[in-house]
Amino acid sequence: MASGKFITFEGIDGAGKSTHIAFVAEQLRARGLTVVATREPGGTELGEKLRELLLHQKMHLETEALLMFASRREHLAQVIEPALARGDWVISDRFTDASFAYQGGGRKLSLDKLDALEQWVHPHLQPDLTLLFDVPLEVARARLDAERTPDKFEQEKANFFAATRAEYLRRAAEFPARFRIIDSTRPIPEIREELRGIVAAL
Ligand SMILES: Nc1ncnc2c1ncn2[C@@H]1O[C@H](COP(=O)(O)OP(=O)(O)OP(=O)(O)O)[C@@H](O)[C@H]1O
Ligand SMILES: Cc1cn([C@H]2C[C@H](O)[C@@H](COP(=O)(O)O)O2)c(=O)[nH]c1=O
Repeated sequence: MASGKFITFEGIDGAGKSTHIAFVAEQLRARGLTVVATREPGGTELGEKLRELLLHQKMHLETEALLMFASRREHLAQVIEPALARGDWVISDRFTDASFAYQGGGRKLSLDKLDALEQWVHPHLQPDLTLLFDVPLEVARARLDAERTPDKFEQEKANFFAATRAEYLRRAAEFPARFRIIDSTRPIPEIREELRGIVAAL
């Protein structure tokens, strides 16, 4: 059986990543592949309950990091690992890079603690490809402003998102074979053309 791949979408809130998930899934399905599209935090019944808490309840930053990884553990066990074992492709709207970017970069939780959680929860699995949708903070903020009531993270100040974006870019530089940085300031059709090329090469 052909083996499936694991693709993650990342970026600061409002960068535009979710806009492109259905398009990438469609490209893969057109090749006859079975695609599971999912998200974090969430992706399971328990994970979606944790998501509600994580996005709306104030908590200690370590509690936040632990709950992100608790949601991820369940997601891996119930959704991601079984899908990959079947040979399906998995697209996740965020994964562990988001914990490094938000809890590590944004909230300043020690990266050693996040490394330890990653080693505990998924010591061997890494995404095959991470698409990092990158935009300056003002662009992301303007896109969010046009949207719904902001959640706990979306209410954070500019310096939080500057640190979050910087940590995403640092990780992209640390793992260049896995990351593709997408300039998400461009018009949607232009981004889709780039994504079409990236997906075709997988
Ligand atoms: N390239 C683009 N140009 C202009 N507007 C865009 C672009 N990409 C997305 N948008 C718009 O920006 C808003 C946020 O996009 P989207 O929901 O995809 O962002 P996101 O990165 O997934 O955010 P979040 O993580 O907060 O869910 C939406 O209204 C979307 O239509
Ligand atoms: C996985 C993960 C997510 N977050 C944050 C990032 C976003 O602000 C929200 C999720 O909202 P989205 O609209 O679905 O992108 O959660 C985080 O802080 N840490 C994580 O590990």
